[in-house]
Amino acid sequence: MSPLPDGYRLVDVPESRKDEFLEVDRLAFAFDSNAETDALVPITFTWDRTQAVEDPEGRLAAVHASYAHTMPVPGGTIACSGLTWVGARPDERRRGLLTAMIDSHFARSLDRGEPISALFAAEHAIYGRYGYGSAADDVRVKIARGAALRDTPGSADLTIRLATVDVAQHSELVDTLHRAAGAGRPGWTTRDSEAWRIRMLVDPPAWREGGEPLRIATVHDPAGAVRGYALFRRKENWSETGPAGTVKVREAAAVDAAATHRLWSFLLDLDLMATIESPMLPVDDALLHLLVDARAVTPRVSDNVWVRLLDLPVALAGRRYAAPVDVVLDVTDARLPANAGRWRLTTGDRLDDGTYPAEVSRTEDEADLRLDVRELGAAYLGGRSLVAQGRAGLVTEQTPGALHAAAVAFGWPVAPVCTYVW
Ligand SMILES: CC(=O)SCCNC(=O)CCNC(=O)[C@H](O)C(C)(C)COP(=O)(O)OP(=O)(O)OC[C@H]1O[C@@H](n2cnc3c(N)ncnc32)[C@H](O)[C@@H]1OP(=O)(O)O
Repeated sequence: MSPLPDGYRLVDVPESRKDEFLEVDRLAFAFDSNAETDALVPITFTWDRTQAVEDPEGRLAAVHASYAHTMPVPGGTIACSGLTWVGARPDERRRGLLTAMIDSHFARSLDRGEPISALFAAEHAIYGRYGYGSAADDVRVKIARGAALRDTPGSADLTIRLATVDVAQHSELVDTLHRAAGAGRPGWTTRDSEAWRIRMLVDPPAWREGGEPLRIATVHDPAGAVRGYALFRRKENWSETGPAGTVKVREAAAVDAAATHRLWSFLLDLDLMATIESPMLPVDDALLHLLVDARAVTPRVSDNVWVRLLDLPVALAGRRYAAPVDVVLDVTDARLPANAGRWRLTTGDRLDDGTYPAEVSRTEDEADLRLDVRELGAAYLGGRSLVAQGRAGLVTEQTPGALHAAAVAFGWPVAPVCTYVW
């Protein structure tokens, strides 16, 4: 364990210390809240997965929590400890408190049998040092009203209904459609608690920034089944030349191409609006393929989920591979030495869905590839090429051809993403 300053110690945080815990994060993230917002927004973490560093006077100096996620990975799911709510008081930073909390988070996650951890990084530079690799990107686009979409069979048969979001009425519907829309996509973490299902729909007035209350558009087929939704709010604006409002989409998901087409056709043609801002989309989202003029959008690509392999052999055997491979990986891992050294990853017989399971075991054989656990984490969801990381000098090839073969096997045809920050 990394040392703490004299007199500081790691402590569990019971719910009775909720106000102290939240105050550390308010100070760390520089946000305020009010009673109305606090009453509406549920706490999504649980107190049994919460820890803090206490100073010698018994005051909380730094905090963190984690979620028990079931993380979709290529070809399956794996237990994942989702690190969250990390904060150190500004007057306690750069004294090693985060480092000590990370070591504890790793140990506790391993004790719970969670072979990977994942997170959203507040700042890109924080977590690589701990062996987290940036494993996915998302893209946000700004689109001018009226942008045309390519035709999609069946879209014209679908209808849209608009409502103001009502948590009790819509949370189950949104959850069901979100799960269906993300099936088979690595990283697509679902909302596995009631608190999270509510959290996705809450709409405190303080969050509206002058916009309307949160609305929901749902896509219905002729039989009445709902096949997609968008959570969004409009904000009116008037320029010298006329209406110039903005549609801000919080989340949009649809179960098939026709529903995607119908949903975005509606969002892209709302009266008095000039610009539509998308939520975090996967970089291969169907919308990007449907736009007639993809150059008309302004994209912003950013890092999405970061992944840390905690139990390397279990994690690597816990996903499927896109091609057969037999490779010896020589891995460095400064924080979890049990992962360091040489591992042979060998795929088994091709499965009916065209993917390959793998076995991972210790070996004394010569290495084919050398890399740090951070780069393995980046490649884990299939969204970052090992060849690309090799070209950046982050993966070195010892056996000619091994890098290409491993990159193809680790790659995945569906880009990873998580649609909401946790
Ligand atoms: C998953 C999530 O919850 S992401 C949210 C992260 N939280 C925030 O961004 C809130 C604001 N920031 C903070 O609360 C704190 O600065 C933290 C939590 C990011 C860092 O806490 P600290 O206790 O200061 O970190 P600690 O002292 O252990 O630093 C360890 C190392 O990381 C580096 N580091 C810490 N934060 C950052 C950063 N934001 N950018 C770059 N490097 C950083 C330190 O310089 C130090 O490097 P060194 O070992 O080479 O000296």
